[in-house]
Amino acid sequence: MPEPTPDQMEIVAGALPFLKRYDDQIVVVKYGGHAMGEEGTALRFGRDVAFLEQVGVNPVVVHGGGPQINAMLKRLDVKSTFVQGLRVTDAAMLDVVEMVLAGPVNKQVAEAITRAGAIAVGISGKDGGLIRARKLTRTVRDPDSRIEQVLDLGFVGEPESVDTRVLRLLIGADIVPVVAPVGVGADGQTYNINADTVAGAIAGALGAERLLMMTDVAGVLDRGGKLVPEMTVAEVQAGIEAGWISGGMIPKVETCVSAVRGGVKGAVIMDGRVPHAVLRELFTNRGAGTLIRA
Ligand SMILES: Nc1ncnc2c1ncn2[C@@H]1O[C@H](COP(=O)(O)OP(=O)(O)O)[C@@H](O)[C@H]1O
Ligand SMILES: CC(=O)N[C@@H](CCC(=O)OP(=O)(O)O)C(=O)O
Repeated sequence: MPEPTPDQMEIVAGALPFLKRYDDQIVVVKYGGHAMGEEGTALRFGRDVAFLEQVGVNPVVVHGGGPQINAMLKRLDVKSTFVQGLRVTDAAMLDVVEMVLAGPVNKQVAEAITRAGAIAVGISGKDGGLIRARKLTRTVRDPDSRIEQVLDLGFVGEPESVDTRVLRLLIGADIVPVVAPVGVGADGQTYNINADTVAGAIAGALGAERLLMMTDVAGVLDRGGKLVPEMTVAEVQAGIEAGWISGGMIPKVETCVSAVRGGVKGAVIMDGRVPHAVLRELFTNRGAGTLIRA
């Protein structure tokens, strides 16, 4: 097992009060495709997750892989479109999405954690009946005619229910579950699900102590571009209505809000590229990113 880095040691030295708080608690970490960056970032992330496991926290990782899917589509010369931050997914696209997410990305993340000294097992939401999904329906309202239009995003799904048995088995055996955001419908249809949504659903179903959303911005930024360290659910809603929370940040904050409403103690949006971001958030007073509380 690799020696802890000086940074890790410094965080550990001040971590004792926090270790008690998180002892045996579940922390769900959403590791976004943008946060993965190059190989070095994934290895550092793996070391931090393995470290959590070693100090008695139960990490569960849900990963994304949007940029990795895009890279594969480029190689295949296939175009992709997004509506409200979600990839329109026809049958051929679904094959590529599942191949990339449940294949190399899932295995790379699990391997990085295992190489750092913990045991991680990569599964998709289809394994062990983990994520029962249904087709996602989205509507848009034309601002002029105010007519509502139903969008067809193809095989884009949303979690209908989460069966946590396979996760609890792995956690109970001190194995870190690494989940690819793919689900299956009652009829056996596979669905592509936004990874933020999957992380929120799993955190809620497990009653996680914390949900950490690792992206490639510092957190929620105010109109002046300054990090907002803490927000209530009401402040999040006001920010969306006022328009300064927009685009890809909307599903993220919405996921945090529903996780917090569903009983998760706190949800944080943070920059996964910052070294030891997970440890800084959990084990220091300064925290990192934006904490969303009930
Ligand atoms: N108030 C805000 N604070 C921070 N980012 C915001 C805000 N409003 C919109 N965004 C956008 O949301 C993006 C993060 O979402 P996204 O790209 O979907 O992340 P990921 O790929 O990690 O899931 C940021 O890069 C930024 O462009
Ligand atoms: C429906 C939908 O959009 N699914 C996403 C799943 C991956 C994902 O969410 O990856 P990031 O977290 O890296 O963005 C996609 O196809 O890209």
